[in-house]
Amino acid sequence: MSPAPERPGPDRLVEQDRIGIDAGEGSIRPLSLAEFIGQKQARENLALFIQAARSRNEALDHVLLFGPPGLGKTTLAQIVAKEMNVGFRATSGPVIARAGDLAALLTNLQPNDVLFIDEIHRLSPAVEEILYPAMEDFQLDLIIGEGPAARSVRIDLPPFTLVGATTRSGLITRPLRERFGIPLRLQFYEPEELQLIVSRGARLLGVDMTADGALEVARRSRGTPRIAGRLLRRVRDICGVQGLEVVDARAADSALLRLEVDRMGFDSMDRRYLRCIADNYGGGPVGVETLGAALGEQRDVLEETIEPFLIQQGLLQRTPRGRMLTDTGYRYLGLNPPATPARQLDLLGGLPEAADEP
Ligand SMILES: Nc1ncnc2c1ncn2[C@@H]1O[C@H](COP(=O)(O)OP(=O)(O)OP(=O)(O)O)[C@@H](O)[C@H]1O
Ligand SMILES: [Mg+2]
Repeated sequence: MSPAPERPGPDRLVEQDRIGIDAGEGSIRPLSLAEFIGQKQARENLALFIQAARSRNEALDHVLLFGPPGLGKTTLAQIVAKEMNVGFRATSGPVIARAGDLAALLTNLQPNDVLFIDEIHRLSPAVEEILYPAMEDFQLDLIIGEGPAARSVRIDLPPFTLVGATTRSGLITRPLRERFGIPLRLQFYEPEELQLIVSRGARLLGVDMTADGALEVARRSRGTPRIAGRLLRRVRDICGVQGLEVVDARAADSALLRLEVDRMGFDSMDRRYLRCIADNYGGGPVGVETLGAALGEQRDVLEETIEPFLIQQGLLQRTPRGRMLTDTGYRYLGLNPPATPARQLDLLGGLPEAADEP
């Protein structure tokens, strides 16, 4: 008997990467709840509801996942289907242009399947209308034909689980939000959780990384697994080219500085953003549209990928009159915060972190 051909881990993983759903990241995506690190509350709730639904042999109630990009919404949606042992279909809000597109998706589901709709806040109102009875009663009300000949038909659907994901929970209409039985807010990860994620990723990628090396990458990943994965790959590349066999904290630190990720995890874009408010707008308040124009970035990019972490870290504040640098923000830039009474008043009027503006 010939021995099984040796297949070194990394090679296989590279192959998986190429065909992975999340190009370049597929290989370290956790596939079960047990493998999913962090988000303790969301994970425990999901585990419980999945167990209950399975024991009743029913579809899991609809799940709404919300939180900043890269925290694991798509990953969790896939895990829900795996743990429920049902099929998984994925689409996204902007892709479902007409009611008929949604009807086609829904009528093709098997009983208890998971339908994942990413960016669910971007569904058109007409499609959303169709979704309401589908979610609530597993029924589809369609209008067939036009003008006087139009008639409505009702189609029974198999029971299914809708998993919706959004980075902008504030933009979801109330009737839609209320039809999700299991709303789960994902939070930024703690460095210790990201350390586990980085260590696991390093193992899967065949990188020899010490625990403090993983912590160094973790600390600078803005609380976000996707960024942790990306930094891990770049650190691997840099250390590999330098011929380092083991990536420890020092090696990770110097690689990350080369990538312009500083010791707090902020990158050049964050610094440009903060600098712009400090230098051009006297520290704010300044509207997000104005900032977008000044930086040449879309408002959405600022709101979804740059601001949440700056706010969470206390460098930036959203106020009714616009964005403001906090004292911490000033000090991060090496500047002294101005102490004018008007500024203090504005800062006191800050909006809660989760608030989404219209
Ligand atoms: N808890 C976790 N443990 C390990 N890896 C994770 C975890 N959560 C996310 N990841 C990794 O981070 C990457 C991003 O996750 P995912 O695509 O699920 O984020 P998302 O919230 O759907 O982002 P977006 O809002 O941009 O769609 C994935 O490739 C996955 O490998
Ligand atoms: Mg996603």
